[in-house]
Amino acid sequence: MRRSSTLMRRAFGIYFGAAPWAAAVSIVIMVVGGLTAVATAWFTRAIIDGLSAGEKSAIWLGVVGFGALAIVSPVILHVSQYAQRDAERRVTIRTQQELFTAVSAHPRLTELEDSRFHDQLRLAHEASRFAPTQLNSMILGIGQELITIVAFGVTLVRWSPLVSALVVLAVLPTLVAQIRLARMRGAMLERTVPMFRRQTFYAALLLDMRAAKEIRLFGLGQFFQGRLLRELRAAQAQERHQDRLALWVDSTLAALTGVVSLVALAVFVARVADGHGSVGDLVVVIAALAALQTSASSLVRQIAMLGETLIVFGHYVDITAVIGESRRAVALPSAPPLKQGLEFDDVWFRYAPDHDWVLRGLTVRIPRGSSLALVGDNGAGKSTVVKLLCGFHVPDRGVIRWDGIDITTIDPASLRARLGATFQDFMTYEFSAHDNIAVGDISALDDRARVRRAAATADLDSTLNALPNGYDTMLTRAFSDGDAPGVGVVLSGGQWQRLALARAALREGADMLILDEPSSGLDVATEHEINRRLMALRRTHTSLLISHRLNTVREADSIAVLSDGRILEQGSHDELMTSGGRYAELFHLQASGYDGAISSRTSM
Ligand SMILES: Nc1ncnc2c1ncn2[C@@H]1O[C@H](COP(=O)(O)OP(=O)(O)OP(=O)(O)O)[C@@H](O)[C@H]1O
Repeated sequence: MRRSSTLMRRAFGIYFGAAPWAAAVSIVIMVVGGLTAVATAWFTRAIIDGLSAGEKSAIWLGVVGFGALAIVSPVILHVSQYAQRDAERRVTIRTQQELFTAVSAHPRLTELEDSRFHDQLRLAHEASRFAPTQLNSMILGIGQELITIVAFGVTLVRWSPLVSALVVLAVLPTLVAQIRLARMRGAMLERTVPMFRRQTFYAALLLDMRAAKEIRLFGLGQFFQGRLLRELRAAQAQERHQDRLALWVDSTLAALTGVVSLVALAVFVARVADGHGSVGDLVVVIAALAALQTSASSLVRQIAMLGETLIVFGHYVDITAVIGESRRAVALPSAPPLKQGLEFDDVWFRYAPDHDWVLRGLTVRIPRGSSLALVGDNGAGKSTVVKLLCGFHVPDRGVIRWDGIDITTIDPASLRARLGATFQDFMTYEFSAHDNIAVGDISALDDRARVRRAAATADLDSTLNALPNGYDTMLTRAFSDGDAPGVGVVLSGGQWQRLALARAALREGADMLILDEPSSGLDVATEHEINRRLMALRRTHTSLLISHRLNTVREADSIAVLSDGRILEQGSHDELMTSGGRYAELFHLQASGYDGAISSRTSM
């Protein structure tokens, strides 16, 4: 009960905050709307009884009143619909802002990698679009129905308190059943969320340009479509089951209320036939019974829907609670400029308690101004090191120190602002070339010169300049920029990689440069050229470089081989080659590939 009232307060807070005038209008409409049916019945009675008794003033009162209602009611209806739609738009802006602020407020990736979080997020997203407005209309709708019920109830009670009580009591079983049905529906919504989420995933996949080639080459269209439909059918089966149950319960209870109304009507008609009351009174009683039945069932339905909507809205409130928490949280100190260096001290990490350890006591140091290259087999944990350094995950044991300060005790955003990074799975945004680079540091959004400098570092300036609209060319063919439709360009894999490097290079003042597989897609000449430029960049930065191409790491101040979650060996290229360990073995293996190719060519 307390949770429900908290949720209601929150919904009203959002609604009244976003659309105060619509809220005021809806309250007025609730009162007027609630009394309209009663007024109609009484004006009808005045006309009928006026005609029977030949009282002209009563007839005219009824006619004028009736006419006024006939004019005012539709106007009220239209004003109310306008107010409702406008409120929905304003509420949506507010809730979308809150929801995505909440999603970004999670400083780590842990929540985003949790499927339950995504299920909850989907429900929260749905609730964000309709729940506050709907909850408000439901409460007002309930208020309106109550006004109608009380107004007609008073009329009926004057005739027969017993029959009136019977009419009201007949609603109770429906109320109980509807509340239970609403709870079941709320639970069903939670159960079907993963199915609808997977269905949306397959739908997005079938429309995704990046997936389009494999889908066609491997003939996956029907296969994915089949999976999409399977999820949809499974979710719909649950909905159908719920709807059938509701149909059965609703029909039975509606029939029961109908019988009660029939009995009540028979009683009242018999009384008028016995001379107790006028024909006009009977008209009011018939209208009262009809309205009571309609209003009571609408009231019950709205109370039940209120429960269901509150369940869904609860997810929105839970997800957005993080905004309040982060506002209340004591602000962490900012990361200072790096003066001494970065250190991993006996760091242990696994992605979940039931997963294997990825890092098992990693200890490594990068003194300021130096470069560390991390090499190792696939899955050794190199990218995980980057994610921990960026504060996307927190070590289970051990400490990562930025100038001696545990990074979990500093503001993650301030730490990230001191890093320039290229991730192995970098993003390819469907934006212009300029914006694609500028997202690396939003402060460069209006600074073409800076963006071009960064592109030049990645040997990309002339390529981007030569595009149909230069840097303003859209790097996609799925969206146009409006002014120049059809000139979107798709970059090659290596060009995209250079663009990701430019994004990292944009942060000229970054204290540390992180390059995770920066050259895997580059051609040999470009790789050589970019290496030369990146080396110049690395000389002025502290840097962490990850690469499987050992020729790109040999110039690093120190090379560490990561194996089994810890450092197997570390030293300069020459030191490691001399010691003849894993690095030397890998280096010889790669070099022999080139030697083999060269010797087979020369022997041809
Ligand atoms: N988000 C994640 N959730 C669960 N496990 C993960 C996640 N990311 C990586 N892993 C696991 O952690 C291990 C290390 O992965 P990581 O990406 O750090 O390796 P890597 O050394 O960078 O590999 P590669 O050379 O192939 O890029 C792998 O076993 C991988 O399956």
